[in-house]
Amino acid sequence: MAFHKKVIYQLYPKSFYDSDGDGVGDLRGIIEKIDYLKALHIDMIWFNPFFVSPQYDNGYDVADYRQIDPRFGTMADFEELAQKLKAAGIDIMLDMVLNHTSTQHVWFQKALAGDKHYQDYYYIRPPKPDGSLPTNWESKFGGPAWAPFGDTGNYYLHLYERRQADLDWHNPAVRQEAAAIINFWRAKGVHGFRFDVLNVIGKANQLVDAPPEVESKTLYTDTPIVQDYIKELAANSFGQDPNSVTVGEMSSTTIKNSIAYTKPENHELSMVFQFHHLKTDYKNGEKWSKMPYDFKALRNILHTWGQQLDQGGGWQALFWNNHDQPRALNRFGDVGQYRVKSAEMLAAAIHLSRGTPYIYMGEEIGMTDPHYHSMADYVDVEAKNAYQALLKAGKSEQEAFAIIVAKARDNSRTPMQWDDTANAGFTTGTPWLRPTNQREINVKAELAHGEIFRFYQKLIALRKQYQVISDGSYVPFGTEIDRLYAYERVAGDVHLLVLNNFSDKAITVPLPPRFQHARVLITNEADLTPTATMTLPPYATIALLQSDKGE
Ligand SMILES: O=P(O)(O)OC[C@H]1O[C@H](O[C@H]2O[C@H](CO)[C@@H](O)[C@H](O)[C@H]2O)[C@H](O)[C@@H](O)[C@@H]1O
Repeated sequence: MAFHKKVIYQLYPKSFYDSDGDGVGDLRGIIEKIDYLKALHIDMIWFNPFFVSPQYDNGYDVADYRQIDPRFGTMADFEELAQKLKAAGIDIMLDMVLNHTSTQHVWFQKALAGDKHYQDYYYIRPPKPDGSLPTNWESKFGGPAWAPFGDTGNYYLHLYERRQADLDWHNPAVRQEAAAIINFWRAKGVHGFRFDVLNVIGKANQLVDAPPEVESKTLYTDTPIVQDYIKELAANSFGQDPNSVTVGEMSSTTIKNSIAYTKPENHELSMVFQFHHLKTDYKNGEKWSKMPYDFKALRNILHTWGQQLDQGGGWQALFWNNHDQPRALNRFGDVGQYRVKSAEMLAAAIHLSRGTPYIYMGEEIGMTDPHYHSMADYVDVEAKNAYQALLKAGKSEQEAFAIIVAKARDNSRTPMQWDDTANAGFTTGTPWLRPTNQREINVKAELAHGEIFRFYQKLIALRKQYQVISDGSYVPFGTEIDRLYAYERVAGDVHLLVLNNFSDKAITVPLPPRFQHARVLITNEADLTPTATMTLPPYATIALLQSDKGE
């Protein structure tokens, strides 16, 4: 599969580069930075949504899927960007938010005005006979999942923010609209599509209460009909393009379902995003909590998914960061003495693994969470709701704030740090979200004398060069050694052993004879070479290549 050799860069347009000084990143800003993106040798860019939106959820509340939001530019800007990226050898992946629309979308507005055709696009339900909400479901952003549908006395379903109304995919007209939107962008030369929370589109027609002790999400996540909808969507849109690359964001999914969504013979998706490894610092499974991550749980998830997707013929996206997650360096690495080493180790740990690696903007220069000191610095609706909920649950302001600092989505949404000036070279105006540590971490310094960017360049090149990286099997290694995340990749007679030290202490690793004289493919420690018993310095990574034919 061609996409096995690709590396995808995730770009959050609002925070990448502001060309007009309004404090918000834009498409012309991205055009100005194409040389930077080209230098990294990435194959495709996933853009977070830049469609017309009231921005209550930063663009995940789409009001018009076929227009560029004027905050970001015009369709002419998009076309110029697409053409210039193509010339640079970079494809585009667009973010399709098709589980819900903004309540400002014309479909919802027509539904509100009484148009029956469009009312059937959404889940609009009467209250229960006792006057309570149609079901007891919780919104993922806090509070009930139902809001009053105008003054009709009915309610509409919103699994996310109140102004994100869930579409009813049972309705064939909704599914046709979805395919038509994708085809609109395909006609503009787009080959890549990321589908937001795709595995929750299969809600039942009859919505019922979740029984006590059962989370409502289990009623609508990964239902069997999701696969039918994806197959149909593929057949009517992206599946007609042999060069398409698609990824489904799968909320709380399973390995079994992920294999089904991505097995080539099922004609559904190229790959899935799953999030289990990013929940290993959730206390009792609760996001809005604070806890150091559980290394054993993390390693177990990485191994189980790596090995079982391999055995089942499935494919996954490999990532540590995205626009919803705090920066991985703050969670799994070290933001002090070992920032550079741990950034490189985390990169190697996923780029040499089985799946398609994603780089979230700023990761390639080792960006970390901002240092904010007050709730006034945070803008995300989820963080604001969570802060209030934490106070309501009895946390002190200090405790609640510490949790927001650790978990807020704003952590990864701060502007790209281009230089060490007041606004990090992102804007000449007032940035919509404040950068804080651009003096220490910025592109200019990184390109001048850093090593993380170059390390990423090398990893990207290796994936293209070595089939054992793009297509080899995945076998866990060294699970008895604490803080070691290691795996072997095998393709024919070529073996690759990847060792990663997830700690600030040295660890020793006995090497199997096969690797004791192997070639060092990449490492972040200049003098590290294989020996019968290897000592891995703090946050070291090393990949050893051995071929029976002596490669
Ligand atoms: O944590 P999970 O239940 O496994 O879900 C994964 C992510 O889903 C949501 O993210 C996406 O949809 C949201 C609504 O459109 C949007 O706000 C977000 O930016 C999208 O990426 C959820 O908001 C994330 O927190 C989860 O990580």
